[in-house]
Amino acid sequence: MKLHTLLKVLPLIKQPNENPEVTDIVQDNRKVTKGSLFICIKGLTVDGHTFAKEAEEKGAVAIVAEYPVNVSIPVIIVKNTKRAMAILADTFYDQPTKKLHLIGITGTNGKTTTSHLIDQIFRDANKTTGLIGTMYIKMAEQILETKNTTPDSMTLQKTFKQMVDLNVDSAIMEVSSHALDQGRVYGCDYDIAVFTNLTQDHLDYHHTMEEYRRAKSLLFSQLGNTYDLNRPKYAVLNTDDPASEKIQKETAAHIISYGIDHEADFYAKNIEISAKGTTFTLHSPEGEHVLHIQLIGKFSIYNVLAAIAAAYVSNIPMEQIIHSVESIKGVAGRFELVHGGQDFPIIVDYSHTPDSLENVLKTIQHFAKKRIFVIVGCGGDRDKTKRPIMAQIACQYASDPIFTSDNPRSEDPVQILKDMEAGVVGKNYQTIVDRREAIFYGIKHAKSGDVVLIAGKGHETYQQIGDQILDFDDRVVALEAVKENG
Ligand SMILES: CC(=O)N[C@H]1[C@@H](OP(=O)(O)OP(=O)(O)OC[C@H]2O[C@@H](n3ccc(=O)[nH]c3=O)[C@H](O)[C@@H]2O)O[C@H](CO)[C@@H](O)[C@@H]1O[C@H](C)C(=O)N[C@@H](C)C(=O)N[C@H](CCC(=O)O)C(=O)O
Ligand SMILES: Nc1ncnc2c1ncn2[C@@H]1O[C@H](COP(=O)(O)OP(=O)(O)OP(=O)(O)O)[C@@H](O)[C@H]1O
Ligand SMILES: N[C@H](CCC[C@H](N)C(=O)O)C(=O)O
Ligand SMILES: [Mg+2]
Repeated sequence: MKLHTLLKVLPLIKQPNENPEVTDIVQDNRKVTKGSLFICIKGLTVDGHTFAKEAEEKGAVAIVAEYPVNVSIPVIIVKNTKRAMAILADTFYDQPTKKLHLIGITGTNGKTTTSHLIDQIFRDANKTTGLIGTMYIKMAEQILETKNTTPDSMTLQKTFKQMVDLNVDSAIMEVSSHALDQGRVYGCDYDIAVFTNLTQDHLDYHHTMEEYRRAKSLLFSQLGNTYDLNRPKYAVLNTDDPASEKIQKETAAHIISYGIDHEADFYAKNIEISAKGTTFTLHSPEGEHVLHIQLIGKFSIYNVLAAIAAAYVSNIPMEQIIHSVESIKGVAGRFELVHGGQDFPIIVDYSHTPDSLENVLKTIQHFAKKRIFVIVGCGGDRDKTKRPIMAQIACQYASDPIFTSDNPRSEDPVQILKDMEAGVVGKNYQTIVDRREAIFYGIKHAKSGDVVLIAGKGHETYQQIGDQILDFDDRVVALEAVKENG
């Protein structure tokens, strides 16, 4: 695409004299190739403007910046390069989200699970889907690794374009609060926005719960503002979460509600939870249905209801939806059972927030006959205020809490454990810094009738200590521990 054609979408800018062909748009000088347009982003760690010269040397044909930089190629000055990047990426890839049925899911917990449920329902209904989230980017049958739950706008639009080229018709994505705050999803034309819940996390970044809620609600306030019969916009909201009330006021989209404690368009009653699955009566615009799902816990019902609502307003028949949700076994690292022949359940779960830890432990209390071991830590370089709360929850609901390291990142693992311990009165817990040793300790002491929960890392296959990324998979380590105890 010619530079002038591309730049037409930016308001109030002066077109440069040169009009080179732009072959790519990049925000990382290490990815610049001949013909790239380089966008300088002022990040939280470094200022991308300092890489402009290197980008030129690698073959960039123009630079988009917030202030002048010392290069001899054209420099286009804009007020906000992050916003410009989203607009340029959307244009460069020919507005791919307009060609997709796009569903965005936000909320503190349940995004990955709900997105996988929707993906499965859609695939069972013979749709070709794309999935973007914490675990990976999946399109048609390809799986790509990701760094962020929601990629930057450039990567995101490029991914959507690839999806369009692969004949994907429906894209389902997790939208993190960081992404909403940083404008990574500007330009995405969502059809459906789903809200799971809002509880404490990421206060290191958002500072207050109100700021965190405001970031989440951007997905809904930016959701269309039209009533187009051919492309209706829906906000799927959890009526049991108080944050939904404000979100509802901030969107012009049709409101579709789901819940358990309050009546809603889609709600569940007569809930029975066991170690094998969950049964409930679904009330929906199609009447009542009794569902037997293989996912466990009240929190799982919320995810299932959100997925059912999103699929239903996407015109998938109810019978088909029910068949799919009943056949889904689970999502990797979410309440995943480790089968090593031991006579007590071992559960690996991605609970790394106070609310998710409490939900999972409450669910385990439904079926644990004797002791509950929980092996749990808190990530470094993340919200420190959740540490004492998670420790207190572990001690409240489990008989045998073992505090250990999650991903300490740049922080001192021992200090993270001290931050956790500050939340506990008395000492009914152990601290074992080494996660492997902690898992081995819990499994060695568990007996028939007990349950072992290994929380916080779920599907992760690494542990980040300092700058080192080491191979580490809770499921594999648990199996090794079971084997050793033979
Ligand atoms: C706090 C945060 O959100 N940081 C994100 C942010 O990084 P940053 O602002 O520090 O960027 P930076 O490193 O200062 O770089 C600034 C600019 O210089 C460029 N650069 C940088 C270095 C260089 O050598 N050359 C170069 O050109 C960069 O490409 C960038 O354009 O922009 C980067 C590029 O888009 C993101 O990858 C990065 O996510 C980091 C890895 C991160 O840990 N983010 C977490 C907190 C996050 O976003 N999490 C949510 C999920 C949370 C949840 O669901 O629970 C997510 O969506 O992943
Ligand atoms: N609806 C829910 N409400 C509360 N807790 C939940 C819910 N769904 C899942 N959880 C808990 O949260 C954990 C993470 O779930 P999931 O990965 O689906 O959430 P997420 O929002 O994608 O998280 P992340 O922001 O880390 O990507 C699960 O392992 C489970 O313990
Ligand atoms: N998306 C979350 C994942 C946390 C997972 C946990 N294992 C940790 O490392 O803190 C975050 O980046 O805060
Ligand atoms: Mg996720």
